[in-house]
Amino acid sequence: MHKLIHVAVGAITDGSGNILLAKRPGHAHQGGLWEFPGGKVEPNETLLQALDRELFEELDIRVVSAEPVIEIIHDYGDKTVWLDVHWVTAFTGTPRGKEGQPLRWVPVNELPQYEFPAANYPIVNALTLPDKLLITGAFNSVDDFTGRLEAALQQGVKLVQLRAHEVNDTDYEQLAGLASERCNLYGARLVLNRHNAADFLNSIPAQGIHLSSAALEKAPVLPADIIVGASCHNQSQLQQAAKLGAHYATLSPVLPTKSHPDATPLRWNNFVHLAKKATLPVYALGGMNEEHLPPVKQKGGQGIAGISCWWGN
Ligand SMILES: Nc1nc2c([nH]c(=O)n2[C@H]2C[C@H](O)[C@@H](COP(=O)(O)OP(=O)(O)OP(=O)(O)O)O2)c(=O)[nH]1
Repeated sequence: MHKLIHVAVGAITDGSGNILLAKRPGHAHQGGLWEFPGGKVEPNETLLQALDRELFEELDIRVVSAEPVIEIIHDYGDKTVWLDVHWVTAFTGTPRGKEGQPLRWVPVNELPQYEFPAANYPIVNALTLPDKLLITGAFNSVDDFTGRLEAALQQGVKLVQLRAHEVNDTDYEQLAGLASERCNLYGARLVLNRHNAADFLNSIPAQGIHLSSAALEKAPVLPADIIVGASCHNQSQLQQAAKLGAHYATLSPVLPTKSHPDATPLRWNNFVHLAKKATLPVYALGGMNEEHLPPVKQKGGQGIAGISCWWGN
């Protein structure tokens, strides 16, 4: 690997769901592609100092507040970049392309339509995925299932993984249909966790699939244009998920959890270490509750995933 080039990158938001993109000059590395504004961290500069300086030099704005999104290390062959990405949630000034670069405010959900340098695709996934991932748990009846799901959606869950290994395919399809309707109502996305999940996408308008760690290790060819998540428990599974092009991973168990009482928890320091090294967004799973969300995001995790925190007991 070449020497790492540390780059401060800003996902600048306007408070209305848009993110600012700039076009890289044609002659530059990765020229002609869209980028999130930023630039190299100088020696003796902190990341946030570099971000503020770069955005002032390029856009004439000053950073007021910034929160970590994700860190991506990518080897382009001719150089290796370490993109350290922060949401810029408040700034002073009005962005203008001081270097003549075209700028465009883009709704977050339209980011996947833009052509970026290869390192940016996991960043786009991190920016477009939410911070709470519900995994469905046990239920007594279909009404109980929909009631629990609705309660979770009312708590702001925007990504739901339908996991119901105890039911047969017919019942799974029924639950998936109901879950899809409810998720649509709340603007949430649904991913199906089932050995034959991709087959259900023919009949159920879900947005993606979620692979178990066993399915991940069989190195499946991932369908295009859907969200793909993967259950990971260690670094090699995270690497495999990223290599296959998964959009996100869950990493578990972070803390002791009722659903997997025999598993040895990773604990926070290992979660942080592995999530930082991963080149895809990582949700902390296992023993999570809403209080864990701010520290997880502060340390560069995508958010929290869980059953009991939103599904009830
Ligand atoms: N700013 C930015 N750089 C990115 C993104 N994606 C990506 O691969 N890169 C790469 C391209 C470059 O190799 C490196 C950033 O270098 P740069 O050329 O923008 O840095 P700089 O503003 O300090 O430029 P310079 O003074 O060296 O001309 O990171 C992105 O979204 N934003």
